[in-house]
Amino acid sequence: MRTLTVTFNPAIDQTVTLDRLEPGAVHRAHAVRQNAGGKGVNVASCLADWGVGVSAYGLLGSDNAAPFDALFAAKGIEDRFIRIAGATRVNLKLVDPAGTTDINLDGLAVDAGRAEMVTATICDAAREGDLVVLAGSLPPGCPPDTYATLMERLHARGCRLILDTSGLPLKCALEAAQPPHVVKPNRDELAQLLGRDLPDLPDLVAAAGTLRSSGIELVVISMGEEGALFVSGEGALTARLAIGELASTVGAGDAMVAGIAAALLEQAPLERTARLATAFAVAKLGMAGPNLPALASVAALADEVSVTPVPTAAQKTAGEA
Ligand SMILES: Nc1ncnc2c1ncn2[C@@H]1O[C@H](COP(=O)(O)OP(=O)(O)O)[C@@H](O)[C@H]1O
Ligand SMILES: O=P(O)(O)OC[C@H]1O[C@](O)(COP(=O)(O)O)[C@@H](O)[C@@H]1O
Repeated sequence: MRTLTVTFNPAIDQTVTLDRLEPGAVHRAHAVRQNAGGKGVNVASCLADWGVGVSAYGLLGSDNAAPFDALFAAKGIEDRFIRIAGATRVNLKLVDPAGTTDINLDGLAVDAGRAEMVTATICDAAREGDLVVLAGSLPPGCPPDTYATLMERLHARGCRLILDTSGLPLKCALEAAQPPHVVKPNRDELAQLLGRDLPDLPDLVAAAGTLRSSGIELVVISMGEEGALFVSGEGALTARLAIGELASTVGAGDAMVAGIAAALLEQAPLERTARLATAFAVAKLGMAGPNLPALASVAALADEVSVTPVPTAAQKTAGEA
């Protein structure tokens, strides 16, 4: 099984560390750092660290592609990005002791033709059994049903699909004739999709059930420091792990998606999937960019993850009968 990632809207993440973020004030930065990012790029980077061969697809501005070129060369990621005129967006990540403030830009405007070029390139390469990770927002000008169209064509080729996006592209993708095999919204993204708050675990389990009823095999809802909920045909469970040293929260969700992909590649059962996904996310929190530490430490973290079974509606009904 080969692994492909798709990033229509990559980003250079510029992380600026401050004493304290105060709206309206003048700040002096302690430190500034840039790394190639965007959801599919981060997933590819973490998977490469785990030893998985990855091909990365998408659109990249040719004016500032150097950090991406360097990342792909350093990690042996096959670079299948289509270069377009202009500069890839630079997203600001403002870090202070209270946390990280993300300022994500729209991205380089494209037309439907460019999006179709990416779709055609992936579909030409994709083979039966390939795992394809579709991740991140869509840039301005890219039709909101871009993922829906791509998923339909990849399904026809017999690929397995993991989707991690938000807003209208997520809504369109989930209304498509062929749902993805896996989705990983965070709690807020799912609440926005469903148009209601999801404050408690039973709300999240019910929401995951709604998604699964449309044919999605595995629903993972990430909840920041509260861990994540994993729901599949095997049941439901929550997984969490306390973090050690925090280097950056940026890309934790992407690392989790990489862990889910790694678990799918080894055809892991639900508990192993939850352990690996959580270990990837927490391991990444200790790293500055979209990177994992040595394999042995990620594997050790997977053993430490607290996994708790959660009754689903179907199990409750069976118990009452
Ligand atoms: N402060 C934290 N403590 C422990 N785990 C965390 C923390 N922040 C993130 N994680 C882990 O990373 C995963 C993804 O983070 P989350 O913030 O939910 O994703 P996203 O970046 O997509 O919003 C969480 O499900 C959890 O496992
Ligand atoms: O494509 P989007 O939704 O605009 O998000 C892009 C941003 O998200 C990231 O991929 C990080 O995502 P997570 O923190 O959710 O894992 C950054 O690298 C990038 O700046």
